[in-house]
Amino acid sequence: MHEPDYDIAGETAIVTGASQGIGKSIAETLAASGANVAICSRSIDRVGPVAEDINEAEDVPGEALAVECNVREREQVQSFVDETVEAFGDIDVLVNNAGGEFVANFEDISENGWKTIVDLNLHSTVHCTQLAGEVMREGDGGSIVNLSSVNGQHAAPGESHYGASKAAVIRLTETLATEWAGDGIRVNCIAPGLIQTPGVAETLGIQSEDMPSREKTERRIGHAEEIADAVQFLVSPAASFITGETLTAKGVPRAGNSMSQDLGLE
Ligand SMILES: CCCCCCCCC/C=C/C(=O)SCCNC(=O)CCNC(=O)[C@H](O)C(C)(C)COP(=O)(O)OP(=O)(O)OC[C@H]1O[C@@H](n2cnc3c(N)ncnc32)[C@H](O)[C@@H]1OP(=O)(O)O
Ligand SMILES: NC(=O)C1=CN([C@@H]2O[C@H](COP(=O)(O)OP(=O)(O)OC[C@H]3O[C@@H](n4cnc5c(N)ncnc54)[C@H](OP(=O)(O)O)[C@@H]3O)[C@@H](O)[C@H]2O)C=CC1
Repeated sequence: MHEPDYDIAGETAIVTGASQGIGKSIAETLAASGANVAICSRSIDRVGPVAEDINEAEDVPGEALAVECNVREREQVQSFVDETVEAFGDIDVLVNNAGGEFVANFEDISENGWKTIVDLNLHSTVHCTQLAGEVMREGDGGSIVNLSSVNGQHAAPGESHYGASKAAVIRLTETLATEWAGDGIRVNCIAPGLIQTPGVAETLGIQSEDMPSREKTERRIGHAEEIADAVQFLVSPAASFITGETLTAKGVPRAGNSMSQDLGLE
């Protein structure tokens, strides 16, 4: 009988922006599945403890390496990739998770403000994908997952810079999936709806204690683990025939931008 193969034990995964929120949960999930994870954030004081917790957990087979790396800086990304290969020998999985935004109307976004968000969400993904992708293409191929957003799929007020950058990530995903299929590299994207993270708590003031459980099926804010589980599936052999796709994870089969609808913005 056929059984789905979710096994990624022994693989090496890079996860960017893993000091908190969705990236931290992805790192913990992949490590629990047996992958060695190389994780980064702009501060070793923030990302270091995440790696320590993974390495100290007795029931987590994967190892973790923490590196201070601002993914907006290409040279720092190159060092991060080099340190990963030195520590673990290869790169099989890349999760471009680091990203962020501020909410502002288009007319209130300065040139630097626009560039900051496009740099953070799009150009950082380009840096990591080109530099880690080089290792993957010279090796045995692998799997890349990019974090987009429902704001990259559907418009919302105050999200012009973020939405444009996250929409570009979707098209980059689709294009690379065609270009790198011959190298044995699958490239997919996840578009989350509203997920409870420290970044969202800061932006919207939603606190963790307000969180409904995963079992609840009616409309609710999502858990970081629900995105991590989707990443684990996409990078596993069970998803071997899936590439160039954007998996929307928003908890409700509703057309349009679930996030801005729930926030009462449209
Ligand atoms: C769906 C419906 C909606 C509701 C949507 C609700 C959100 C839910 C979806 C969540 C998506 C997420 O990604 S949640 C994750 C959120 N987490 C993060 O964003 C964490 C990472 N964030 C950051 O590092 C910062 O917030 C970020 C601004 C992006 C980068 O910081 P930096 O220190 O590099 O940049 P700064 O120097 O502070 O600012 C750079 C420029 O941006 C401008 N800038 C900064 N904040 C600004 C602001 N609020 N309004 C205008 N302009 C701003 C500054 O004035 C600067 O321009 P000048 O003055 O011209 O120089
Ligand atoms: N939460 C949500 O509702 C949604 C989130 N997303 C996307 O999911 C991803 C994760 O979001 P979320 O977990 O909420 O975000 P958080 O703000 O909670 O966490 C962001 C993480 O990225 C790191 N980071 C930020 N900037 C950089 C940088 N320049 N270089 C390296 N690391 C960086 C932060 O670490 P540090 O500060 O230590 O550098 C932190 O670990 C983002 O791409 C976001 O756009 C998409 C849709 C919805």
